[in-house]
Order: sequence, then C-alpha cells, then structure tokens
Amino acid sequence: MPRADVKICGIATAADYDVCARAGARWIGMVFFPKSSRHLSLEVAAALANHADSYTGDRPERVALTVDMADDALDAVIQASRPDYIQLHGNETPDRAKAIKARFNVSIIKALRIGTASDLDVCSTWDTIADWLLLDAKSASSDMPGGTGHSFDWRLLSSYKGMSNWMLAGGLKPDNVTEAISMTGARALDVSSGVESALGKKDHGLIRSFIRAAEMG
Ligand SMILES: O=C(O)c1ccccc1NCC(=O)[C@H](O)[C@H](O)COP(=O)(O)O
Repeated sequence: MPRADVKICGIATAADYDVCARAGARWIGMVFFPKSSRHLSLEVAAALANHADSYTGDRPERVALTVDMADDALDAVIQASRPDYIQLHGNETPDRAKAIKARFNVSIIKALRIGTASDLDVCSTWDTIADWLLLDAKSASSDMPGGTGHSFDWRLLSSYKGMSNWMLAGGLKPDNVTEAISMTGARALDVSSGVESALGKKDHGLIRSFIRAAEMG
C-alpha cells in the first residue's frame, strides 16, 4: 500500500515543529482564528517561522489557516508566518480565493465541509483555483468550523470527482489511519485533535505514531 503525506495542523511550539519535521510531516498548520484554542499570536507565529527557517534541507511546508479573513488581517498573518500555503477554512468563494492568490502570491488549500454526497458537487469548481482541497467533516458548531475531531462518512468519497490533489481530514488518529487510507484511497491526510493530549496541546508520541501509520499505508 503506498504511503500518504501528512499535514499536522495546529502546532504551537518550536518543539512541536521539530517533532513534525523529524518525523517527516509534509506540512504543518498554524491556526489564526481567535475563537480556537490553537490560535497563534503574530509574535508566536513569527518566532515559529524563524525557527522553521533555521532548518536546512527538507522541512515541512508552512500553512497559515484562516477563516473568512479580510485582506489587512491576512497581510499581517502572511508577513508574520511567511507561509507556503493559505488554508481557507471558511465560506470563501472561488473568486475570493483567486483574489487572495493574485494579491499575496501564495498557494491555496481550500477546506470543504462534507456531510452528504451533494457536498462533493462543488469540488470540481475549485479545479484550477485551489492547489489542494481538504475534505473535512461538517462541524456541528458554527463557531468552530474545524479541528473538532469529528469524521464524515468516508464512503461518500466513492463518488468524488474533483481534483487529484486532495487531503482527507476530520477525526483522524493513529488508530484509524490504515482504515482511512484503504477506504478512501487518500494520498494525503490532515490531523489536529487526534494527535493531541488535551485541546490545543500536541502529543509528540501521537504525532510520530500518526506519521508512521501513514507511511505504512
Ligand atoms: O483547528 C482549529 O482549531 C480550527 C479552527 C477553525 C477552523 C479550522 C480549524 N482546523 C482545521 C484543520 O485543518 C483541522 O486539522 C481539521 O479540521 C481536522 O481536525 P481534527 O478533526 O481535529 O483532526
């Protein structure tokens, strides 16, 4: 079974970054959403970006996660965190994503919340706009659009007809990685709650186990 690449979302410390880098994460996510326990200040984000830049050779790409963020706030987040990708985790439209890409010259991960088969219909409209789609569970709370530890019915993905760069998210953990890959064929996985010991606190052992499981397929 081929391996899946991993994005560890919601890192908060240089030690979290080090574990992700050494274990072979392809992406790390920094959350910029004040209602989240994983929210980073611009100062912490800048320190993490400097820490990441001190690595030579292969290192995870940085993703700045935002939710319906306006241009001035986005500008500040991008200057502080210097991301490779902006993850759009709100109700951003394809036109809004195109404008962000053009203005800030960053790659885009667009999160789509999946609850029923019809939620997959919009995927193809992102084909030439998003660099990656992140297919996540539909959150029950309008306050917290992601990072809730809930999964969606992976069988829905049998009718997926969108772009080839997509990652599976929602409720993943070291124990269900193998099943998730075999049921969905996902080549990339995103996780936050499933590698935490408490809300917003990454567990380094779980991060290593998750990435190892994804490598085994
Ligand atoms: O993680 C957050 O706190 C968060 C807040 C607001 C919007 C999105 C958020 N996370 C998005 C992610 O990419 C998560 O990794 C994804 O939803 C999966 O989360 P989990 O089910 O906890 O693994």
